[in-house]
Amino acid sequence: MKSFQFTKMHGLGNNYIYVNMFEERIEEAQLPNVAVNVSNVYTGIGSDGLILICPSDIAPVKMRIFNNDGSEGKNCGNGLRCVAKYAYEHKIVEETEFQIETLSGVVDAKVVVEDGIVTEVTVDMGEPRLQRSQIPMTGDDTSQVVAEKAIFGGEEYEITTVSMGNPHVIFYLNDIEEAPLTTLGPIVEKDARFPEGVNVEFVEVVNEHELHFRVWERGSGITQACGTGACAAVVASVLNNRTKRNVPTTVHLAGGDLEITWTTEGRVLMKGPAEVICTGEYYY
Ligand SMILES: N[C@H](CCC[C@H](N)C(=O)O)C(=O)O
Repeated sequence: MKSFQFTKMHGLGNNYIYVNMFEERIEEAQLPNVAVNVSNVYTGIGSDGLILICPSDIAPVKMRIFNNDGSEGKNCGNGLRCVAKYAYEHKIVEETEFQIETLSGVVDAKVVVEDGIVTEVTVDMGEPRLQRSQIPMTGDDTSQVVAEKAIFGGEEYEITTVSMGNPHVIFYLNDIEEAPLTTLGPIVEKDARFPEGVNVEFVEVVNEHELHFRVWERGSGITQACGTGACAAVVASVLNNRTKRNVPTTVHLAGGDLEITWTTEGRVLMKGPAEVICTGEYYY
């Protein structure tokens, strides 16, 4: 029987099982199954997936994220804030500003510390990728997808797509409580026009600096929050002239609020909390 130490953390209720791979070892081939099994609320710990806090050759720390279906994601905004918190509090880093490597590039993190505890994290998520081929989405690979008509499940919608290193498609509606998460979410997630799948977001615009947001995540289904999705929603809203560039925008997710800014320099800043739930030993 093998085991590893874990820390369960969440960003606005988007919770993962974190493993410090500076100290633990899990066979690479077992990672997808471990992600599925730890995420199971009946026979495992219960989470949206597994996140590994790893050594890196190009940054002080590297994040790898696995959804609860075992698929490996390329980025995770809520995960990055929790990794930043863990790295600072466990002295993997000594500074309050440091870089984190992800599968979609290196990001800059900045932690706010009170009595040795990280209470808030800002991550510069870098520039959004907007070309269709960068999402990726099938079709004319040089164009952007902004308010483009598309049919899903026999109904016509307008979609906007943004990549934050991982793929997102945004639907606008008038009442966030009517978001068709469980009906439209899974259909769009696996649609063939998104060869790598897609995270599906529903947005209600409150005003030029405030959105309501719900998400059906690729590989995890409904989650309480999606950091990369919130970034994508703000970028999409600027592209659709519904919010403003360089204005801190409050995104109300099911689990709480994030402050997202798409700066005039082109980078997306995400600010929000990261919290520890528990620690323990997992046997497998
Ligand atoms: N489901 C995502 C990964 C997790 C992203 C989300 N939890 C976040 O906070 O950004 C994907 O497969 O692209």
